[in-house]
Amino acid sequence: MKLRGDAREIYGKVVNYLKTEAKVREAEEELKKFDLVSDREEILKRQKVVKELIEKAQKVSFEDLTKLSYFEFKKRFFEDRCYIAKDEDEYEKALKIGVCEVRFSPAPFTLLLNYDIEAEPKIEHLAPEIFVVPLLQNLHSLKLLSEMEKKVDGKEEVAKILEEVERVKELYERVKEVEEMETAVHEILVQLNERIEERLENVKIILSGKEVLSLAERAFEKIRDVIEEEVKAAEEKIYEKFGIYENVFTISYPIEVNEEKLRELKKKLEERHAIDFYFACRRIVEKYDLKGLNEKIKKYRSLALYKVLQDFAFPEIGEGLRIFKGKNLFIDNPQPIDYYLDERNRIAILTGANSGGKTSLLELVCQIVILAHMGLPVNAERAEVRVFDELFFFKRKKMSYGSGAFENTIKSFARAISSKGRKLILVDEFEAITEPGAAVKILKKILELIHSAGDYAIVVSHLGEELSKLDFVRVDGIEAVGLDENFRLIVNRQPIFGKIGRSTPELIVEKLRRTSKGREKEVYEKIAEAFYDIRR
Ligand SMILES: Nc1ncnc2c1ncn2[C@@H]1O[C@H](COP(=O)(O)OP(=O)(O)OP(=O)(O)O)[C@@H](O)[C@H]1O
Repeated sequence: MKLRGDAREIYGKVVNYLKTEAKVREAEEELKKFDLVSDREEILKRQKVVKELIEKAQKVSFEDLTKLSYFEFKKRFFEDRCYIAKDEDEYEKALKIGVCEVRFSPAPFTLLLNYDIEAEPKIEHLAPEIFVVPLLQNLHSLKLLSEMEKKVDGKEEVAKILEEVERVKELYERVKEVEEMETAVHEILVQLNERIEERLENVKIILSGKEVLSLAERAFEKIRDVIEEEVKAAEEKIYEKFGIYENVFTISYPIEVNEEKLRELKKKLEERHAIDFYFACRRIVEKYDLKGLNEKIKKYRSLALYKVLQDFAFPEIGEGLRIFKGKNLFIDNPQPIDYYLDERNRIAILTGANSGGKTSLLELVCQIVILAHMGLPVNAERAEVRVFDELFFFKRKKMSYGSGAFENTIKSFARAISSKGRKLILVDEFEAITEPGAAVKILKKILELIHSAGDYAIVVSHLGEELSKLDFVRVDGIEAVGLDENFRLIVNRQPIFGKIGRSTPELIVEKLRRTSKGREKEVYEKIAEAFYDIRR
């Protein structure tokens, strides 16, 4: 279906509404799948798919969908390993992957990778951690994804991955700890020196005269005891954390870290844990497609769009255009509206009170026809939509009185009427752009042409009286039902079919009549008589 005139703007607003309500950016991409079509079979096919997706969406909450966050599989360089290439070609390929050192012969690295890689070097083999670590860092999302897959698709693929990933968690924790070993040891060092300082403040040395001679030696002995005790305690802490006992602190004051020892220690631990972790990760990567997890996340996050649509109704694709309890998407808490056009009533003139909701009704029809042609459910309790090839919407232009605007509008009409295909033409107050006398004449002709082309149209006009003389036209009215206790208009936004809507001026006169006195009241009464059906 082609969009003409202001229908394109309404389309943009409908898409925007759905995007905003869905709250996730994936909805925008998902919506791109639903271009407008004028093929009944295609619409029905899409409806079937969308119905299934809505059923899936109903099984999960908005909150859970938005909490699903993507895994960040980011490339990084691993200093601890080296890939040994067997020839130039492999060398180039491995170098291009760019995650570790590449050589032709072994060198002192923790991990030497050349064995059992028969095929080309792959990032999954050189650094499988790149795919496993992000899952460990975002276990919450992996758990949520696993639950969602079970709930929505009854599958347990992610559950198996989760199980394996949880199994390597401890190994990962150890690797991480070793990576941060320097910081941890230096933190312990700070505490250690603080404690010693504290304890030495309280060391009291009582000396006899003789003992003064051996003062330095005695004092040092006492201090040494304190230092040794504290260093031992600190080394025990390191053992608890890293499972290795080494003298990494100097017995002096203040105490320092023996950096060389620490490096050795770290290397020893790295070798112990990094290799275990590398192989554990490789086993997982070989068994499962971890990169595909983000695709799954995207799929589930897109369900947010279908959650928005779950309160909409799938229109029947039939012959007429019928809306039952349609709710305008652009109005908060709208009054639901019923409206219809069919083969016997293809053209309707919508009349009635100012600010009664005429433009909003045209918009509502536009929204529903657009959504139906996207293959989506519509914003009504029930609806029937016929297939159109073109949708025209001519909004009333502000400040458009003038020959230029008139010429342009007439040209758009001519284009609309003369184009081929099934059309729905929605026009908002055409007469606003020219003199009322001329407007009636032109509008009558246009309506005749629309009628003889077999097209559908809704035209908002204050010229209902005149236009009702055309026998193929139905005139509907939105009525102000009266005044409330503060003399404000009460409008029933539901049009009454086949009845001209009372316009606002008579209600204003009614208001003035009721609120005035004496001679003035008499004047208003006389004016009120001019309206044929005024209520008293
Ligand atoms: N179904 C509805 N439920 C609640 N509010 C509505 C509904 N339809 C319209 N309104 C509100 O009424 C106001 C006027 O609506 P609208 O502009 O459609 O009236 P109109 O008849 O086209 O007015 P005018 O004659 O001035 O062009 C808007 O602010 C709109 O939000």
